[in-house]
Amino acid sequence: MTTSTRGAVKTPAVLVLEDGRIFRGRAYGAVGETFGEAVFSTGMTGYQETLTDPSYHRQVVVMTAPHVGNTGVNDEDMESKRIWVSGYVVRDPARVPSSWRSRRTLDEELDAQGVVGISGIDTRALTRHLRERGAMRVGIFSGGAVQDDAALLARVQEAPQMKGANLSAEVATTEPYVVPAIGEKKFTVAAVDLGIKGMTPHRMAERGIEVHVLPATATVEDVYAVNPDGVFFSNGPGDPATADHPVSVMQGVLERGTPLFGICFGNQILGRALGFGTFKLKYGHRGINQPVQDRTTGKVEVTAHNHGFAVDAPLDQVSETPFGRAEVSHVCLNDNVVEGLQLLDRPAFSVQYHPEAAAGPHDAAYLFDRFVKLMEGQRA
Ligand SMILES: NC(=O)CC[C@H](N)C(=O)O
Repeated sequence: MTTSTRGAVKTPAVLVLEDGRIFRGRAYGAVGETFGEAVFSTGMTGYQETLTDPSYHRQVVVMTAPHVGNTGVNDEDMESKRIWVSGYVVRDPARVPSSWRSRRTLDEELDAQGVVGISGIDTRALTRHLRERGAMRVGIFSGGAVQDDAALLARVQEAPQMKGANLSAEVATTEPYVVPAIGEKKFTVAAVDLGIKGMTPHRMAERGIEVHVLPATATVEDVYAVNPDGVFFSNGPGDPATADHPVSVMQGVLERGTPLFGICFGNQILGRALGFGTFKLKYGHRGINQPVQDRTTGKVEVTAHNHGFAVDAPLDQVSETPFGRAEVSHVCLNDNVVEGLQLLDRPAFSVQYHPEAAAGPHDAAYLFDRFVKLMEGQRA
């Protein structure tokens, strides 16, 4: 086949980090150039869900698992309608996928969606570099995009930063839509889409919730127009410090005391709505085996993460906020980062990680049940 732009076999490619470190490999997926924030994910499975998670918009994902693409690409595991990562970095891509569900190779899929990648580089060395120096901007160049290294570095250094990026509107739905309850309908939830993953409304639908997914620009009036029993704020890309609009909508929901649940970006927005700050982590949490403790029960769960920012809230004291008392409900056992918040005087809570578990372990599924319980309490 000579018609594809796919660089699979021999086209050289170069990865340039903003601090001048350079890795040389081969093109993977589309040939061309791309820029983004270099981040690493430690998940050994679930690459299809990672690629299609809108929270990865503008990020170049480095896979620490050395062998990627083994199970090809299927038509069932997409978390949204397209791949969102801006670039993809792998050590040793599988050339022959093997799964009864596989429809095409990962290489073909990346090419078809115009996602520039690189393979054949030492992803372990790259990950150690990012862990020591922190997440930073990166460019991948192949084919006609390759120039001398100094010129490429200058272009990487001109690319936009993740800090200060306001990206939800670039990935969220522009039109509201409804995900019907599976079985008997028990509740209606308004879900503000800041970059929602497909599995999230599905997990709610499985519990008898009819989910009205609303654009990121939805107002408090839009939220209450669906007459919700509960309100949900989704995951999403970008810097939570820029999310002023969803913060003010959430404050409107907290004022009314409607049951509220947030995931990831939604947790950061709850943090801000309560008056806490957010900050950028050095290299973030991305993977599917992160240990988190639920401090309300003492139980430890193994969880899926994808976040580069975190909430700055005191771990060991109850905080007084404009919406009553709040506390840190969950904490990451690797580094003590805030992984969840709960209000003590209102029915509202959130987690920084991914209980929808796509991909990842299902330990945190109880959080959707907690949301249902809050809505039941509200009706009683
Ligand atoms: N998955 C998410 O919602 C990520 C939230 C935010 N963009 C972060 O990087 O921390």
